[in-house]
Amino acid sequence: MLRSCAARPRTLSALRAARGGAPRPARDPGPARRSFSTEKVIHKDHSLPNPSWSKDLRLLFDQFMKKCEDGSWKHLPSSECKVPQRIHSFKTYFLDSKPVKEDQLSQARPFTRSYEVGQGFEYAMFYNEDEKRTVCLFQGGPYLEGPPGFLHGGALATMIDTTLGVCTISCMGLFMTANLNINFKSPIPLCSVVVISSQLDKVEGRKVFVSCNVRSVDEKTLHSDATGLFIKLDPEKSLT
Ligand SMILES: CCCCCC/C=C\CCCCCCCC(=O)SCCNC(=O)CCNC(=O)[C@H](O)C(C)(C)COP(=O)(O)OP(=O)(O)OC[C@H]1O[C@@H](n2cnc3c(N)ncnc32)[C@H](O)[C@@H]1OP(=O)(O)O
Repeated sequence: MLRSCAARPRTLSALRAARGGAPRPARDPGPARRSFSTEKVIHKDHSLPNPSWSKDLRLLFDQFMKKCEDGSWKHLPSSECKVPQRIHSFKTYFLDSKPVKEDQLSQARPFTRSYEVGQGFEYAMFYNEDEKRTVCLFQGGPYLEGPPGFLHGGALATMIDTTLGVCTISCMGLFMTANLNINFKSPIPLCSVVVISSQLDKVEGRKVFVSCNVRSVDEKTLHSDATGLFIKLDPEKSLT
């Protein structure tokens, strides 16, 4: 059963504190040991079916969940994990970075999860580790309109960036988009479902080259193709 995470302890430290135990003291493990936070966050998974999902999206989701049964594919949960937690994790890695002021954090949230259910980005992602591929099943809601009746190109760019980013991060760790090239070949009707299929093509030092295509559910229409360059973040360099 899905439960809202509001008013519930979100991290192991918060759980300890709620039970009367002392929170674990923060300490710097040193540059070689710093990593993305491993604290378990309790949150709602937005990448599971909801009433706004069309029949196409549900069918595709079920097909991919079936592919997960033998372990070759993994469903990637998508949390409403608030940015403070993400920034905290980011800061653990980049101790000098000050991306936003503390008092602005309470309003921050992941861009693709910032719309009401069904109005914006509805999607689920699946990852195949052996093939270094990530697939995103995406339904763009009515608030993402560009040309009348069609999806905004920037909304598609967002989902392409996110899919390529997840593909890179799943395979390789902390990266940022340095370059994104998108060919828009055929407009996407608003509220329809598309499949974004991405793959890791090449790794050169800190540079990771990824690519994807965006197709209709019946695979007959190629809506877009894109390439991306992601750069592994260097903990010795400040981001700001
Ligand atoms: C991202 C972490 C999120 C954590 C949370 C995870 C949760 C969910 C995942 C969701 C996925 C979301 C994905 C969304 C990703 C984004 O939108 S990121 C935001 C947009 N991107 C940025 O703001 C990046 C801004 N740029 C930078 O910060 C820096 O330029 C950089 C970090 C990309 C690289 O800087 P630096 O580390 O100093 O590297 P350099 O020394 O400059 O370059 C290294 C090599 O790369 C080559 N290079 C760099 N940029 C480019 C480019 N634009 N085009 C081509 N090549 C580039 C550069 O030449 C160097 O090459 P050589 O080593 O000399 O061969």
